[in-house]
Amino acid sequence: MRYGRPQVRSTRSPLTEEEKLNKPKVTKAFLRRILSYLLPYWPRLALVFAAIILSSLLGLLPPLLSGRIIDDGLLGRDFPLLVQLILLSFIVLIIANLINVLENYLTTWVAQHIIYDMKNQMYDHLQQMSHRFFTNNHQGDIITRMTTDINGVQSVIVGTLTRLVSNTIILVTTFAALVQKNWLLALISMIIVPLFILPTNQVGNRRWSLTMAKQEQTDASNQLFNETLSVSGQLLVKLFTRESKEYAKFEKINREITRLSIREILVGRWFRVIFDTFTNMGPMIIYLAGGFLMIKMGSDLTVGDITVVVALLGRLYLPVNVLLTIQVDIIRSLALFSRIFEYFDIPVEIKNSPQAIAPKECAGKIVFEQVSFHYEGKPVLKNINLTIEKGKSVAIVGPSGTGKTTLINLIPRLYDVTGGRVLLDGQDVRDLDLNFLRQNIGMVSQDTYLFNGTIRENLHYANEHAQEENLIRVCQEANIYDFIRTLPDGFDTLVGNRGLKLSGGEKQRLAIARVLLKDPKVLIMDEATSSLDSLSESLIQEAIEPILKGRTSVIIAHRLSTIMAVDDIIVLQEGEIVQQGTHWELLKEDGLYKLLYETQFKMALEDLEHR
Ligand SMILES: Nc1ncnc2c1ncn2[C@@H]1O[C@H](COP(=O)(O)OP(=O)(O)OP(=O)(O)O)[C@@H](O)[C@H]1O
Repeated sequence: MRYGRPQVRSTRSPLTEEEKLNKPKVTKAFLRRILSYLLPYWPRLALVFAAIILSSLLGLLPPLLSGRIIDDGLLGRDFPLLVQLILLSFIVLIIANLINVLENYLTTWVAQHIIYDMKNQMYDHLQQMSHRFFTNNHQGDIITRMTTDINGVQSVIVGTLTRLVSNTIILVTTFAALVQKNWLLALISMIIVPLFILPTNQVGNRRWSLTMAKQEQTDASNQLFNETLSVSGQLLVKLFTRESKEYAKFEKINREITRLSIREILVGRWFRVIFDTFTNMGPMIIYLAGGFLMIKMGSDLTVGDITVVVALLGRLYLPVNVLLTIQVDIIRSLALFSRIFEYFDIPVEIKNSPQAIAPKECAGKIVFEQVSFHYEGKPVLKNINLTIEKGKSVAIVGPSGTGKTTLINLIPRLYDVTGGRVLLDGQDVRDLDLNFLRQNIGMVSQDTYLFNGTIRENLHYANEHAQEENLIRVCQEANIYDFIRTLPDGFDTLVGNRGLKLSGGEKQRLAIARVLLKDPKVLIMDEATSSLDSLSESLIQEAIEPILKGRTSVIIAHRLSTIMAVDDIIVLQEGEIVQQGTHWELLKEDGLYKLLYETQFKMALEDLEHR
């Protein structure tokens, strides 16, 4: 899906081939589901329909009164009656307009409340989506569903639904009034209606193709904004001095959008000329036919009757035009609901089992029992057997892409195993309450994520009730407090977009402080590979020690000091554990560990020593 595409389009644009092919299947269940969103607001909706009917009926009165104004007031030379009739028309008009205001308020209120309900439901549903869902879907698509699609419901309720009802009522009541006045003139009034059908479709087609072309250009400009106006994008632009090239690219797209917008707005101007001419000709035809009946055929039609028919004509052509094209809007509205429901129907992959257990305490013993895992058929982990006793620490090492991150992601159930079991204190993690599980696990990822807020707010994310002294303690343990103290705003310093105002090392230490504040029984850490200056390196090293104390830790290790500090090391190769033991034990073996030590860890250590 393209970003930002308007979901409910103008009445005049017909359906595209793609839309025709993907028309939603309108089943009873589907309609009932849409209705279920309207139902809570039925008293207000009933009031809306009553208001529409009333204002349509009141709208008929002034044209009908115009007959009496002419026949009885003007031609009958009865001035008091003339004043009365005009006053009555005036009052009717005011009431009809006041009812319109009320109707508008009510429909907007109902539409916005349905949007409110749907957005809450969608956000709640998205929160339950798995890690896989967020890695597989475009962030832009998810946001489009949350915003553009759901906001489109406003036009469905305020536009399509009320337009359909009001125009049908106006058409039926006006035509009934016309027939009641004179059936022959009523039929003649309808003669020019077929003339609207063809041009309406053609103009619609033309406008639609222009809208599509413009949308493509708008998407391109959005893409350009996303890429070049983001922090990392702008950095790239600056460092490669691409400013003038990017400007030229944007200027070209912008020019095209301007050209297409002008054409889109002006398309159909000739049709409008013809439409206006014919609708203006309508009264002339009625005068001619009415005059013929009155003068030549001796009909008892009065001048007032003919004036009424002419006045009613104005109320006839507009609803005809709207109803001719409303089918397109209806299909689009249904498609909009169908797209929203599609998202609601994505099953929740990782959820609490009905008999989920939430033990009182968590000791922190972790066991992998014949665990295997594959991503959409691609095997990543094979027959992993591993026991980590409570309070012990394990480092996972291995070449890039061997499944280290995948392995640790199975513990907090970011993914579920495809074979075997992961146990926490003897319970399959799939049988544990998700909140219990994740509350007892702390994770420090390689790519530290901080919200664009203050240091304090980012720390409070782990424990919103943490007192100042606790913040200070964890920051001291994580070796970041001395830095925070040097900042003029201290804990209230803003960290910037994704924490970019902090250095890589500072961000990592803040992330460690955050996890210490959570104080989990199990700690999982993906050590950053990025090289840091020796001071940062040793500060982080010191920060890791308190983390290991008193909790079970699983660390994807890239530093020799971490490897030396843990109780056990696991060497992973192509998804299998190929070696296990302490640093000194593994060095004695002639295996992958020795190779990794020689090529990575030792070099990193020497590099550090030379700095
Ligand atoms: N969401 C995903 N969908 C499909 N394949 C994936 C996904 N995530 C990772 N993989 C693949 O699974 C394999 C293992 O990836 P994983 O991230 O677990 O490796 P790693 O050992 O942590 O690597 P590194 O040390 O480079 O971070 C890789 O081949 C990777 O391309």
